[in-house]
Amino acid sequence: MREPPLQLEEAQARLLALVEPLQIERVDIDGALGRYLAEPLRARRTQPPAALSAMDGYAVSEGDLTGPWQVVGESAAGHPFEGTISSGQAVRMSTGARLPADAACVILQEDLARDQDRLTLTGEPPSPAHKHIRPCGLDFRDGDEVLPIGTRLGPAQLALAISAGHRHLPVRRAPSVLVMDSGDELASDPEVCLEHQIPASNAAMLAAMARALPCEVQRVGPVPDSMEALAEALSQGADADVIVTSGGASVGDHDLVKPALEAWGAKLGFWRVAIKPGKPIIVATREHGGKRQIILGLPGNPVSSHVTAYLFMLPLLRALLGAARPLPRTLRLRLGAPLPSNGGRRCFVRATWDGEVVCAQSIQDSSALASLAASNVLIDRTANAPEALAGEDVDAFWIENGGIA
Ligand SMILES: Nc1nc2c(c(=O)[nH]1)N[C@H]1C(S)=C(S)[C@@H](COP(=O)(O)OP(=O)(O)OC[C@H]3O[C@@H](n4cnc5c(N)ncnc54)[C@H](O)[C@@H]3O)O[C@H]1N2
Ligand code: MOO
Repeated sequence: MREPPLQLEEAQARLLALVEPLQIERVDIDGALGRYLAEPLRARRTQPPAALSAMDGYAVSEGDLTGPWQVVGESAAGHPFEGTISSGQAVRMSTGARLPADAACVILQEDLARDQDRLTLTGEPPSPAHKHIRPCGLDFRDGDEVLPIGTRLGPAQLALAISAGHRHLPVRRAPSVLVMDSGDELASDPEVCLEHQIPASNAAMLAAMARALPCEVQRVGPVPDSMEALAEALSQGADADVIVTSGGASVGDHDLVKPALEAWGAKLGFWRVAIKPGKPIIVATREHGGKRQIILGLPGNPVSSHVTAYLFMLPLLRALLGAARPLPRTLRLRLGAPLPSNGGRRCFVRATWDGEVVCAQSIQDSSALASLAASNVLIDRTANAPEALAGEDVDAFWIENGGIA
C-alpha cells in the first residue's frame, strides 16, 4: 500500500537529516559574502582598543566640568595625545580619537567657547559625565565569540569579522547543483514555441533561486519524457552534490522521474508531502564516489516548483552550506481581505503585502505564474483552517529575494 503524504515539518526534517555538511575551506572576506561560518569566530583584538571620544569637543579630567580650562594639546583620530592632563586643562578631541591618560569626560565643542588656548563653558556639560566616551572593549574584547557557527555572512557580519582582526574566514565549499526540467510539451526557446508546446520556464526559475545562494549551478533540458533521455540528463549530474528535477513527479503514464532515478541507482527517501501546491515532491539519495548526492524531484506545475524549491531546495542548500537555521522563518501579517476556509491539505497562498496588510491573489491555480510574480509572500494556511477575516493576523513566508533565513 502507498504511504500517505508526509506533513511538511516531518518531510523537511527528513530531508535535512540526509545532509552531510561539505568540506571546510578558508576564503577571503570578499569571497565570503552569503556563505555561512563553519566555525565560531573569535575576536583577535579588542574594539575599541582604548577609550575613544564619540564626538568632536574637548577632553577634561574627572569632575572638572565647569571650567575655564587651558587647551594643552590635541588628540586626533590616528594621532593620539601622548601627555597627561590635570584639573583646569583640556585637550582638543576629534570623533574616534583616543582619550588622553587622566581625561574622563568629553564636552561638545557646541557647548564651549575658545579664545586662543582659553576655553570656557557656554552651554551644558555632558550628563551623565561620560556620555561622549566609548569605553575600551565596548563592541567586543580579544577572545570573545563575535559570531556563532552557522551565521550567514552578510555585509554587517563581514565588517564585524574584519574589525575583529580576520582577513580569511572558514566556510563550507559551495555545493554543485544540476537543475533540469522535463516534459515533451516543453519548448527550450520561448520565442520558438509551437501550438502544442509551452516554454520551459521551471529550470531557469529554479537555477535563479539556487544562484541566490553561493552555489555552482548548471542547467540541462528540457528533457523529453523517456527513460533514456532522463538517464542521459541524470548522467550529467554524476558528480553534482544536488540534483533538482522538475516535472514528471506525479502519477501519470509519462511521469517517469521516480523510475528513472531508481534506474540510475538512487534510493527513494520519500514521495509526496501534504501541501498545496507541491504535493508530489520526490526526495532521493545516491551514494556515489564516496559522497551522498541528494535529489529533489519537484512537481512540474510552475508554482508547485517554486513553492517546493522555497520550502525544500533552498533549506537543503543552506544546510549543505552549514547554515545554523536553514528553514525559512514566518512573519505575522495582518489580513486586508478575508480568506475562505481551507481544505484538508496545508496550503500556501500567493499574496501581496503592501507594508500594512496582506491580500491574497485572486488566482491560486498552481500553473499561474502571473499571480506568483505579483506576490511577495505566501500565506501559510493549515489544513482545515476556518475562514479568516480581514484584520486577523496570519503566518506568512517572505518569498521576495529568496526569503529570510
Ligand atoms: N491523477 C492525479 N493527477 C495529478 C496529481 C494526482 O495526485 N493525481 N497531482 C497533481 C499535482 S498536485 C501536481 S503538482 C501535478 C504535478 O505533476 P508532475 O510533476 O508530474 O508535472 P507534469 O505533469 O510534468 O507537469 C505539470 C504541469 O506543469 C507544466 N510544466 C512542467 N514542466 C514545466 C516547465 N519546465 N516549465 C513550465 N511548465 C512546466 C506542464 O506543462 C503541466 O501543465 O500533477 C497533478 N496531477
Ligand atoms: O500539489 Mo499540485 O502542486 O497542487 O498542483
